Amino acid sequence: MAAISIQGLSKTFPGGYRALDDVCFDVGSGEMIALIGASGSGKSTLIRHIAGLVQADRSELCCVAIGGEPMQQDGRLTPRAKALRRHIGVIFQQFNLVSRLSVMTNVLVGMLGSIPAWRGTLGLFTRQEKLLAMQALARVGIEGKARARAGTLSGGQQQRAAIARALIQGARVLLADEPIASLDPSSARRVMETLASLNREDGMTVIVSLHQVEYARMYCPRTIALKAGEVVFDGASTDLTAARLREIYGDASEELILPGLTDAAPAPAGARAGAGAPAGQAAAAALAVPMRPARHTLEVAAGRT
Ligand SMILES: Nc1ncnc2c1ncn2[C@@H]1O[C@H](COP(=O)(O)OP(=O)(O)OP(=O)(O)O)[C@@H](O)[C@H]1O
Repeated sequence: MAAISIQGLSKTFPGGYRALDDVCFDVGSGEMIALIGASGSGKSTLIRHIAGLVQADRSELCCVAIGGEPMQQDGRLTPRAKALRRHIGVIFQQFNLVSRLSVMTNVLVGMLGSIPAWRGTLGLFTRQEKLLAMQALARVGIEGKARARAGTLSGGQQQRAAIARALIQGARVLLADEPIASLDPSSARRVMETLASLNREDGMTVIVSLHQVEYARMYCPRTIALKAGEVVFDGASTDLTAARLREIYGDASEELILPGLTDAAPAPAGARAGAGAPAGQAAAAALAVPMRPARHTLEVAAGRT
């Protein structure tokens, strides 16, 4: 059964702008997919629909289902939407942490949907819950920052704290909306490695929207490309060469390619379904990415499924 199934999804904003146009695709459980597209192509809008944060245009053909259960249908959220959202972690470009609170507290916020409201309001978390938060922080490699104020962390560390919050929520699907757009290359790689490791080792289904196709080729076996709200490519990331991108986007393809990309397309190295080592190493070399095995084991999500 598909982890995510999207049929006939269109979105027209007030004023008549059609941001998504009859989008259809399925995402298998445990896939890691890149969402690529020039600015304004509809990536964020699509992610927000999958997360159940926005309602699609009314149409009998429209359905967004999570794990086989409709989240929205005919342009309306279903009664199951709230429960289904608990399985979906959403990570945004701007980390969405509360700067003045500790990293630990920010991560524990991920539990608010599963504990009594009064405890959440008073910030009363059990020892076990705090232990899970520490495990989640260890999983993303920043357990040493648990007591620091979130605002003092680097951008990449804040992004990893946001991933830890999604982990503690018990999410089995991770939607990351341009999670590396504000980061320097080294922090970007660490965040992508973290996402790939959760996908590879824990079977987390991941959709990550990206501005640069090299990261898609490096970490995601499959890429879906959008142009003006339409799916214009859905296939192996390695097939999305610079030439193919130019064919699809014309001059706008330049914003999707790091300078110096050649068409000797490397295979994705980081993720579950595409561990082609030699080609992956070529990609790593192209991006100056240090190839190293993931160090952590996921205790948190495993204990909460
Ligand atoms: N609330 C809204 N009201 C009206 N138009 C909107 C709204 N949200 C998005 N749009 C428009 O829909 C289109 C798609 O926007 P979206 O943010 O999904 O693109 P994107 O691919 O994520 O772009 P970027 O890479 O620049 O973040 C854009 O033209 C945008 O201006």
